[in-house]
Amino acid sequence: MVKICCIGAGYVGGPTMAVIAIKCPAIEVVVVDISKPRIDAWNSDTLPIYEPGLDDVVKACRGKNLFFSTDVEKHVAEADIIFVSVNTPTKTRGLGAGKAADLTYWESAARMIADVSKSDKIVVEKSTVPVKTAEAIEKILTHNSKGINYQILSNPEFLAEGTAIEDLFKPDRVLIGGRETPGGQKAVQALKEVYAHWVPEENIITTNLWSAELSKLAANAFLAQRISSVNAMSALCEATGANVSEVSYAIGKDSRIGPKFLNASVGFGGSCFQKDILNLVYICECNGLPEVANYWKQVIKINDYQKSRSSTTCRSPPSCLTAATSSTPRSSGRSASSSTPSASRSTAGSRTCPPWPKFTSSAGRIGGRARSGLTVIHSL
Ligand SMILES: NC(=O)c1ccc[n+]([C@@H]2O[C@H](COP(=O)([O-])OP(=O)(O)OC[C@H]3O[C@@H](n4cnc5c(N)ncnc54)[C@H](O)[C@@H]3O)[C@@H](O)[C@H]2O)c1
Ligand SMILES: O=c1ccn([C@@H]2O[C@H](COP(=O)(O)OP(=O)(O)O[C@H]3O[C@H](CO)[C@@H](O)[C@H](O)[C@H]3O)[C@@H](O)[C@H]2O)c(=O)[nH]1
Repeated sequence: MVKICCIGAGYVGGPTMAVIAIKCPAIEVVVVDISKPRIDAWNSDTLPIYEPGLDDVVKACRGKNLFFSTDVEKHVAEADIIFVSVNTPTKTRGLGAGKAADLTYWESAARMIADVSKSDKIVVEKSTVPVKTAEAIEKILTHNSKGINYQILSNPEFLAEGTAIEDLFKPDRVLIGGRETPGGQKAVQALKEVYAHWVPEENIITTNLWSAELSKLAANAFLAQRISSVNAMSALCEATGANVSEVSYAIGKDSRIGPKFLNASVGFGGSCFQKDILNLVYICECNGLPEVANYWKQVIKINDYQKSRSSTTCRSPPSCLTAATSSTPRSSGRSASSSTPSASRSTAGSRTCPPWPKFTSSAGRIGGRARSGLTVIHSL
């Protein structure tokens, strides 16, 4: 039996592993975390995060081929494939503070893997990391490898909060990057076989390591750029009498542009866009590409501009803020006891800030989107 261990029982690790477990009954999946309360919650009736469909998936396979444990070292030692899905927030101190990704958690996980492993491992980067992270991780793992062969893969996650299970069941694509060596390609194939249990082969993209790592940051940057573009346009709409919803609809009908991610809003929130673009900007700067760095920085600048406009154009800020502060994506998504997406949706609908364009979510992903949008107000 293939054994998978995932380090990090968070928003990505928990749901992703639950879906692998339900789709691959012959694989044993253990999700480990240093946080006992988090693991206790995964083992309880009240999961640490709320996502539509997640409870049913966990209940169907927990105790059969899906386990949650704090015995990190034991399960890492026993695993064939180790996913690392730890948090990679923006650095607050040291070189690159305020921009670069903080890889402390990742490095500590890698050191632990190197310490406890006694057999060959495939180590999968599930966390969002800067391009070339695999090179640094490889050095940590092989520093004193005791003859163990490590293959590092990049397999970034594209799920959005609010639609995690739907996104995992039917991903637009699964991306797997590996070394272009026979060992690297064998590892890519092994991970591909896991996803092939439910993802059509044409939707599993394999690339080199660096392309996979960079594609995750690029995807978020492109998505956020669309939002900043439409938000910038909303300012011009207000100045000219055009209606931003009508403009979005009209341009989204162009099949080359497409209708998604064109909703003007109070600025994007969520846990990833800002940190991932900052990270991208930092990487560009480090690679001597200031023009490219400035280009992506502008996406954040427009977002800040939109956030500041939203606080000044609201005629009745207190009522907007009162409604919004009842829900944030982290708390409503991450705790089953917090408000549900539908509760957040009705809160979003109750905003009364003309002439500010009312946020309207695109069909099918309304929960996550509406809820995430509210955080921006909350954080003002
Ligand atoms: N949240 C999302 O919607 C989303 C989507 C795609 C990608 N990502 C990326 O996935 C990664 C994880 O995000 P998340 O939202 O799941 O984070 P999270 O904060 O919800 O979970 C991370 C978990 O890792 C655990 N952890 C940290 N260091 C550990 C260690 N050494 N050993 C064991 N456990 C450890 C923490 O205790 C925590 O429970 C990040 O890089 C993020 O950018 C997030
Ligand atoms: O037309 C739109 C669509 C979204 N948003 C806002 O954009 C933010 C992000 O929304 P969404 O993408 O739905 O949620 P996230 O959970 O932040 O997911 C993003 O970030 C994840 C973490 O990297 C990626 O995995 C996902 O693919 C990516 O969509 C929210 O504040 C939304 O309100 C808008 O303002 N207008």
